[in-house]
Amino acid sequence: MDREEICGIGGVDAMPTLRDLCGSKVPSHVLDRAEEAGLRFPTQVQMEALPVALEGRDCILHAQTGSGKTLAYMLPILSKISCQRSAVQAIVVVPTRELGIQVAQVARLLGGGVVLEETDEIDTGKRTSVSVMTLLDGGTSSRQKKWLRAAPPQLVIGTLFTVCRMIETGNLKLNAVSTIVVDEVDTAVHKGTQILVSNLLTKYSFAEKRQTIFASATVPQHNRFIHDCVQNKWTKPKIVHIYVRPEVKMPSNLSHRYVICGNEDKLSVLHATIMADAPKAAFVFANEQSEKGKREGLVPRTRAMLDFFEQKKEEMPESEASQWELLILEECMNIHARFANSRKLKDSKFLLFATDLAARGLDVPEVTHVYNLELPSSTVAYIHRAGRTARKPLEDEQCVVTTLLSEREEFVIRKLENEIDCNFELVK
Ligand SMILES: Nc1ncnc2c1ncn2[C@@H]1O[C@H](COP(=O)(O)OP(=O)(O)OP(=O)(O)O)[C@@H](O)[C@H]1O
Repeated sequence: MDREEICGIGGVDAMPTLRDLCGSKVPSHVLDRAEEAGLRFPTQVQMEALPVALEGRDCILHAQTGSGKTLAYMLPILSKISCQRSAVQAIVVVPTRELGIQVAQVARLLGGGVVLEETDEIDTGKRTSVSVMTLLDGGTSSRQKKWLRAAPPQLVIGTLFTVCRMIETGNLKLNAVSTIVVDEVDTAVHKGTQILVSNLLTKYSFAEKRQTIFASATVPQHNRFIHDCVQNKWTKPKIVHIYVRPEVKMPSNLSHRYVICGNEDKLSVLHATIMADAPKAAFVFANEQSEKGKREGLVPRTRAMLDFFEQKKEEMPESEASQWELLILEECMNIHARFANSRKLKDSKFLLFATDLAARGLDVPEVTHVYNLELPSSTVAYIHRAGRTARKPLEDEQCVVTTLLSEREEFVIRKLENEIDCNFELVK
């Protein structure tokens, strides 16, 4: 197994632009659109990944949250797609429907094509630039199956389960696929879904005949993971690990706080803290519901928070209550409700109650505050939750992560301080 590890490179004299890095490999109209969207100079991970990925090399994009990994894999995809060819040429796999919608919007922005939602009419006569289809959890419409047969899109963005099902049923053909990306790859390769990843990468298609790109801010035991990729034939042996060491584990404009309270007081303490902060937009996390809790029919913590805040909202004067949009994202939600909620994320002052997986990778630049109703299950989970805020263009605005915990859990804060190299402030 031969691999290079490219770590953070030193300063460069003249900062190259994305156009310099992509040269003639990426269609000029794609780069024009990127510049129109303010994406002119590459981030660190793009600077290191683009030269490698544009050569068609298999690679792992391992860089912190908010560092621009989506663009780092989308530009190489768009460099190879032929708009004249009516065949699926690239697939991006994501862990959640919301992240899928977000990635599809980036593809639409850069590719200038059409992103046909499940409800759009299929008009094969109007093929412009890159056409993108989203195949997301919760079912695929007959329209999508008809579209896949009548005029296959060039790019499919979907959740692992739905993409594999469409392949198994013969609706999605991979014969023309030259690139497969697995975004947030660490969420895909755990025991529950590893077989689907293996099917996608070794049964339905073959590493030697495509480019494979993995992306995530956290690739636990990444040396072991790279070994497994090659052993499992998910990638070619010459996989390049683009590892951009976090200059600062956490953005300097992000502060970390914690509040000690009893479990029975958590919802009221959380509410009081958020009302005092009055954030414009905030994510409020709770841990995934345990199997025991599901069996006992307990209300998921995200739902309990929403119900509590809705009740408090009813007690507010109308003028104040109208300021708060209360949203929820959880895997078991009705698909249309999730879709409606995720659309609102761009519109107003909101509190989004979510679990780790539901919010993984979501890029909602307005978010200034993150709250943890309870300690995240791991440092990785903490990093991803904190990564929902202090993102571009908020790099100069003070953002805050607040965690609620009991007195006996305070030692975990000391552990977090060491692992992510930052100080936590106790809020009395
Ligand atoms: N070259 C660039 N210049 C300016 N902004 C950029 C650039 N590339 C990406 N961005 C912006 O940075 C934000 C984060 O990008 P993106 O979501 O791709 O990060 P990420 O590394 O995938 O984060 P996560 O690990 O949370 O998924 C987005 O709003 C995106 O528009």
